Amino acid sequence: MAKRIDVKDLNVYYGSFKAVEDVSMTVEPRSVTAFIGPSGCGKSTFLRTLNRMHEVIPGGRVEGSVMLDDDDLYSSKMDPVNVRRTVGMVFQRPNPFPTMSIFDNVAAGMRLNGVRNRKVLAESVEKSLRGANLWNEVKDRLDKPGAGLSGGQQQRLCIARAIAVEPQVLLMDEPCSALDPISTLAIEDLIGELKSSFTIVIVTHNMQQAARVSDKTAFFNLAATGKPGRLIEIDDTATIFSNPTQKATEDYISGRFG
Ligand SMILES: Nc1ncnc2c1ncn2[C@@H]1O[C@H](COP(=O)(O)OP(=O)(O)OP(=O)(O)O)[C@@H](O)[C@H]1O
Repeated sequence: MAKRIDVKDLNVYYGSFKAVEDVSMTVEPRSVTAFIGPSGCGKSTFLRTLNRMHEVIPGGRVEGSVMLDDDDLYSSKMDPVNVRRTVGMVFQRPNPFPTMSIFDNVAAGMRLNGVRNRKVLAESVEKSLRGANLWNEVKDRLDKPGAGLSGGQQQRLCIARAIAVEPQVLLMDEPCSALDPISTLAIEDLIGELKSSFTIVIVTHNMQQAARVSDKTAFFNLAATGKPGRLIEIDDTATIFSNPTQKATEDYISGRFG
């Protein structure tokens, strides 16, 4: 199920502003890749190109290619809605549908896909909530609003909602930045479990988190404000944190800038 992502020569624009320049990288299936780098270097922008969310922004466009196994995400034959079904996303702030119950939050994507059978929905909701390590905490109140959960529970609900439609890739944009340390650890453990089924890419400002959860780390940087962000290097996480090739990476991870 999990797919390989192959990015080649990608430039990303907001109107005439080139925000990210010339990125090529491969993300292996069933692995976790972390994007790190100083604010404004284009981590989130680049992440959003991996499921065509970038083009939802007015003026947003890309040059280059993003392949998901053998499928070119930006080919004219590709339906962006399908792309976003295949490549799910979890955002910085937990964003459950506020008026929906816990059950309906998780079932929403499946219902959009046309699943109506109550038993099928119930089984998938349970499986997804179990997958997100939330089932035991919510199984007795599935009909209560998702907005009534704690922040960490809401984020796990959003992860359950994302995995319920069985994506092949899961993109996470700073999924723990609004969470306390205990909830953060719960999400990090969960990421470790999810990678047996999904290809995971996570943007994080927290270098310890990158070191804890990821197999590969990609360091992005920008030469100056207003210049495009670039991928400086991507390697095994242990290598990036102990023996990076580039001086800029070493300076960043040792806290000399950023
Ligand atoms: N909607 C937008 N319209 C125009 N420019 C944008 C938009 N979103 C981001 N940018 C610009 O694109 C560049 C990259 O921003 P992006 O948010 O991707 O960086 P980032 O590395 O994720 O930053 P941070 O770590 O602060 O979240 C920045 O110069 C930013 O101002």
